[in-house]
Amino acid sequence: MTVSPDVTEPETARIAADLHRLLPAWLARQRWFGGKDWAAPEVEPVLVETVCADGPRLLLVVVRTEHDEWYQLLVGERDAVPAGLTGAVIGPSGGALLYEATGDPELMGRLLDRIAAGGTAGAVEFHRLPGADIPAGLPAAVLTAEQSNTSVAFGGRMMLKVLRHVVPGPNAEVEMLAALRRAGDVPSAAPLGWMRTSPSAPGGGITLAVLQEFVPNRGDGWAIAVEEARACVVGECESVAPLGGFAEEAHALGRATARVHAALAEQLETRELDPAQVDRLVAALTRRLEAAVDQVPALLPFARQLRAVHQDLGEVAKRGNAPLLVQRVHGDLHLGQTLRAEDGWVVIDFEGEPGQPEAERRRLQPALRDIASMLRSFDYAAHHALADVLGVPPGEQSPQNLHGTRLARRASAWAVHNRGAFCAGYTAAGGTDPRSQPVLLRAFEADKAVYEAVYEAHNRPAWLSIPMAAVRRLAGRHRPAG
Ligand SMILES: Nc1ncnc2c1ncn2[C@@H]1O[C@H](COP(=O)(O)OP(=O)(O)O)[C@@H](O)[C@H]1O
Ligand SMILES: O=P(O)(O)O[C@H]1O[C@H](CO)[C@@H](O[C@H]2O[C@H](CO)[C@@H](O)[C@H](O)[C@H]2O)[C@H](O)[C@H]1O
Repeated sequence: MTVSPDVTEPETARIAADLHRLLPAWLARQRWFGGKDWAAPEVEPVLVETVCADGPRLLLVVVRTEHDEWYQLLVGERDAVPAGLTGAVIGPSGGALLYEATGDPELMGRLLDRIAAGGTAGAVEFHRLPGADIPAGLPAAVLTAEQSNTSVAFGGRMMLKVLRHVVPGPNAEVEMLAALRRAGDVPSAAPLGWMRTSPSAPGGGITLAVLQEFVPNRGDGWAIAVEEARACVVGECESVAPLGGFAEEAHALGRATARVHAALAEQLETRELDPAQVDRLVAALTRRLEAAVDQVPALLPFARQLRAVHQDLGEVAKRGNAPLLVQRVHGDLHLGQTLRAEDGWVVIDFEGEPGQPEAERRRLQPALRDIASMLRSFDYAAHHALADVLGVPPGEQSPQNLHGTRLARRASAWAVHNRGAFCAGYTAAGGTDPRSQPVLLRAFEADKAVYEAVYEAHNRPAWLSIPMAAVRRLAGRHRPAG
């Protein structure tokens, strides 16, 4: 393997060679690295660029795996790593230590200054959106939330999302956040800038990080929903409201989602699908199912019925009174993608499903796809709360346990109630009532559950039973659309 010809500076070339040796073992331990099945994946650094050299060095590194997946790292170099960063050490190089730098406030502060100033460092470009306020000197702190990328907050004012699994092409999130801002009065964070590789760099222009406004909040939708669901599962919410107070929040989430969809439709492209395009949509769902079955054999017994569910979608979409509309959508909407700000819900993370090619993330889709995805999340929250109360992971719960069954009924009632409240909110804010399109909704929910089965099989096998229960339910009650 060869190190990128872009590495010309001797110090950077030495670090690139050391990273080539050190990274396989280190990457295999990172949550955001997709090749978890390998003890020491083969990775080739395709870009190693020093982006800050005045003080401890900061390098931008892009590696390519043997499966042609590309990942980004920010690497610091110091004689001794700052306190609290010993776990970030990648290894020794030239008498100093290389370490993952997102947890280093000094280096992150300097990176922010580079974005604020604009310009380039070798093959790396820094962009500040016109008019964006990017104050210097704010304390940087890496977020510890479980996420696909790594986010660094600056003094509760800004947040830099360092993308991990990077793909060539313009970044959907920058484009979508800018569109939502233009629409005005939409619950989303303002974009401030971004960092990318130049079009002539390996990969031909990759977005590396997105800087946006930090939204002060009292938690994300997932944490709040699970807590509420838990209270209902143990029977604590019955005296106040039979299924708990979250329904009001679920209604507000539905309203926020409708506003996001309306703004995306107004600011970016939207169009009607003709019958041939509907057929292509159905074919794409079925291809995704088949690829999923290859990875998760437990899906195989449901494949025939799920294909029929896709066919139903096609028939209903072609013979409906109105053509099926498609537009830019969020792409991976779930409770964890929402923040409860003081005055309501804010939707975040407009990157689409992690791992999808950029063209796929930008493809116009029925808005119902996002709704189906969020409805799945209520189901997840209920199952998670139940697992928490029973002290047994979702995959190990026994249906014979009567106590468990009673609690499971409450969990399921909570999910149904809040799914309904979300749909009602979506409709109240001007969106088409999702419940008026049950065949389409079922197909998209089934598609999301299949995606989740693959996600869980790779990331959290103990949770696989959650999407599998949905697959069973959605495939099982299949009746030909009539
Ligand atoms: N604009 C923001 N303001 C405040 N916190 C945010 C913002 N965007 C994201 N976060 C926090 O960072 C976490 C991860 O962000 P997210 O965009 O979902 O990353 P990922 O794509 O890696 O999943 C969120 O769960 C949230 O807690
Ligand atoms: O937030 P990400 O962009 O990293 O999305 C991925 O990870 C999510 C889990 O963190 C995953 O979401 C699934 O689990 C959630 C609970 O943890 C649940 O609320 C979602 O409904 C469920 O899909 C998401 O699918 C994946 O793309």
